[in-house]
Amino acid sequence: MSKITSSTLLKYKREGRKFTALTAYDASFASAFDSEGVDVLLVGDSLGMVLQGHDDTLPVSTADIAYHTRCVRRGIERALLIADMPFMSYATPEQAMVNATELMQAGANMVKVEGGHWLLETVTKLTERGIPVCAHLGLTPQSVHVFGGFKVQGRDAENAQRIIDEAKAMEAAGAQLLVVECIPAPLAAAITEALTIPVIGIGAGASTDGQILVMHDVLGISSGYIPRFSKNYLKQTGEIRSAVRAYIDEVAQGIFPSDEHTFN
Ligand SMILES: Nc1nc(=O)c2c([nH]1)NC[C@@H]1CN(c3ccc(C(=O)N[C@@H](CCC(=O)O)C(=O)O)cc3)CN21
Ligand SMILES: CC(C)C(=O)C(=O)O
Ligand SMILES: [Mg+2]
Repeated sequence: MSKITSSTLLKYKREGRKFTALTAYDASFASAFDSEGVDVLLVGDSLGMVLQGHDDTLPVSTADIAYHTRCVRRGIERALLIADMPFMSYATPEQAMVNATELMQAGANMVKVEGGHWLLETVTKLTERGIPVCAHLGLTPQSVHVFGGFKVQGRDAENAQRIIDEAKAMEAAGAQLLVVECIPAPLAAAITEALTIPVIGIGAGASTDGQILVMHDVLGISSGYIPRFSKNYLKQTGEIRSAVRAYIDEVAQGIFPSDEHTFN
C-alpha cells in the first residue's frame, strides 16, 4: 500500500476525486482511521478543546502537539500526517523554524499554520528548508478573540476578496495544501478553482477538493462547541469503523457536506 503524499493529493484534485481527512490524537484511532482509508490525519490544536477541555485552542503547546504526533505516527501506514503549529509558535520565521522542526522530527509529514499575508515569509522559509506547509484561512481558531467568537468569515465582498488573495499568495509562497474553515460555500468554490494545490474544507461547502472534521464530532462525543457544519456518523452506524467508512463514502460521493452543513 503506497503512502499518501502531497503529490497523491494533487493527483486526486486533477482527477476530481474527493479525499477525506480527520483529526487524530493517538495511535489506536489513527490506525483505525488509516486502515479504513482516511487519506489525511491531522494532529489538530483542537486537542486543546476536545482532549484538554479548554474553551479555545490557545493553551496548546508545541510539546503537546509533538507528543500526540509521536503517538499518531505509530498508528499510520498510509495516510499523510499533518501537525498543527500552536498559537504563537510561529509568530516569527525563526520561531516557526525551531518549532516546525520539532513537529517534523516527531513524525509529521507537513505542518499547518493559520494566517494570511503576515505569514508568507514564514511559509517560504519553511518550504525552502524542507518543511512542507499547509496554510489555513477563513475561521482561524487561534484568532477567536480577535474575531469575537467562532464566526463565519468572508461574508462581505471585501473580506472574501482578501481571503482569495491570501490563498493565491500562500500557493505562490510554496504552501502545498490549504485548509479553509467556516466560509461561505461560493467563496470556497472560487478558491478551490483558482488554486492548483488541493483545498480542504471544514464548514466550507462541497466544492473543495477534500473535507476535514474533528474526530470527536464524527463520533458524537464532543461537548461544548459542536459546530453546525459537523456530522455525527456514529449515530447512524453504531460502530466506529463503520462511521468512518460512512464519512469517507459520503465525501467521495458528494453527499457530505449537504446544505444543512454549509454556509451560503
Ligand atoms: N469539536 C470541535 N470541532 C471543531 O470543528 C473545532 C473544535 N472542536 N475546536 C477547534 C475549532 C473551533 N471550531 C469551531 C467551533 C465552533 C463553531 C461554531 O459554533 N460555529 C457556528 C457559526 C456561527 C456563525 O454563523 O457565524 C455554527 O453554527 O457552526 C465553528 C468552528 C472548529 N474547530
Ligand atoms: C479543524 C481542523 C482544521 C483544525 O485545525 C484542528 O483540528 O485543530
Ligand atoms: Mg487547528
